[in-house]
Amino acid sequence: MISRSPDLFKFRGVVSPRNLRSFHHRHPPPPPAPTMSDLRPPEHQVAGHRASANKLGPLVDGSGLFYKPLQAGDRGEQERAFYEAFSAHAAVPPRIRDAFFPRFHGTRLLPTEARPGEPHPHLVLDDLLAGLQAPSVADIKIGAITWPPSSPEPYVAKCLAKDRGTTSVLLGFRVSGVRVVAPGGAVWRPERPELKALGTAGVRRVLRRYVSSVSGEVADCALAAAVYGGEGGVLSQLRELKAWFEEQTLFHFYSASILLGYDADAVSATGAGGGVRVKLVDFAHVAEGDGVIDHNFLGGLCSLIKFISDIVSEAPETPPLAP
Ligand SMILES: O=P(O)(O)O[C@@H]1[C@@H](OP(=O)(O)O)[C@H](OP(=O)(O)O)[C@H](O)[C@H](OP(=O)(O)O)[C@H]1OP(=O)(O)O
Ligand SMILES: Nc1ncnc2c1ncn2[C@@H]1O[C@H](COP(=O)(O)OP(=O)(O)O)[C@@H](O)[C@H]1O
Repeated sequence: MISRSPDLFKFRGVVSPRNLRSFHHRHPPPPPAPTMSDLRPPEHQVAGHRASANKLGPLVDGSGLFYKPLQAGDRGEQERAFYEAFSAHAAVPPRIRDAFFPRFHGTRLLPTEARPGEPHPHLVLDDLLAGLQAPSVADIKIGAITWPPSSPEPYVAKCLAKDRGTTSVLLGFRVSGVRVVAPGGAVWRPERPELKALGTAGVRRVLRRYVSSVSGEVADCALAAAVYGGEGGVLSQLRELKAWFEEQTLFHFYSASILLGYDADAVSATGAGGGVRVKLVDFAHVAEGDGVIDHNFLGGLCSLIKFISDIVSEAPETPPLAP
């Protein structure tokens, strides 16, 4: 039997009335449901399942919310159960919840193009890229293995093949999606097969290109100091997240991603990286931690930190300002 049921997250004695009151205080009811004409696939989505005429996928309506359809099988319920447990869990430091996770506003039935006349339940989350004028985004799937140990064999085999075929097994992470906006607005967005084929050198190249101000093949790393380094930059946020993962034994985040986001226009114009976002997404395969640290996620996180800190050490210290 698969143990990935929503019961997994009925943690013993953690949801007290006080927690729930604080949960509801932090999670006021969302505004009225959007209609089909308000909803569209997010322009800056870089990985995962995409909404189309015959497939469910995330939607946005410009209100600062991100609607992720509950996925088929037990996966959608599993992700909902994670958000519910995590949002009210007394042992999760509020700073970690607020800094690194999208806020969860419950679920909502929404009309979709893929299933006309059949509203589908969606998780209502904060849109993590809201407010960025020119978002440069990277989705980095963390962990050498991406399947919870309780998964059925065919699923393990499918994931293992992907983990071995990409850099997951070797590096403890893989780049699942990326878009980089150059000054002037040109967007570099490699296709999925190109990303899947990356080896170690390719991953390093993509992580350098993510903080480069040129649109050609050359990576100048001009924005590395502002985006990756410095106070509030990616590295300092990843290190704060790592400190929590060194302690937390509540959850094991299989197949979750770190989503990086920054405003390419703002960073190029000011040379400062204020507002760089480091968030976790995709919790359809989270398992209970059972008092054991999430060494799979932690290992991948350490590896990513090393890649990024190497780029910062090699990069120019002060980024050139846009003319
Ligand atoms: O559906 P597929 O085969 O495209 O695989 C999805 C992956 O796409 P890709 O490896 O790029 O082809 C997809 O990968 P990305 O997020 O796009 O890297 C996810 O791994 C997804 O799993 P889940 O959303 O975590 O449950 C994967 O879904 P499942 O394989 O778990 O259904
Ligand atoms: N809360 C969010 N805000 C903004 N973008 C998001 C959010 N969650 C996910 N995304 C975008 O959607 C993509 C897929 O999300 P994910 O949860 O991984 O879906 P899937 O389960 O289909 O893989 C991410 O790579 C990111 O671009």
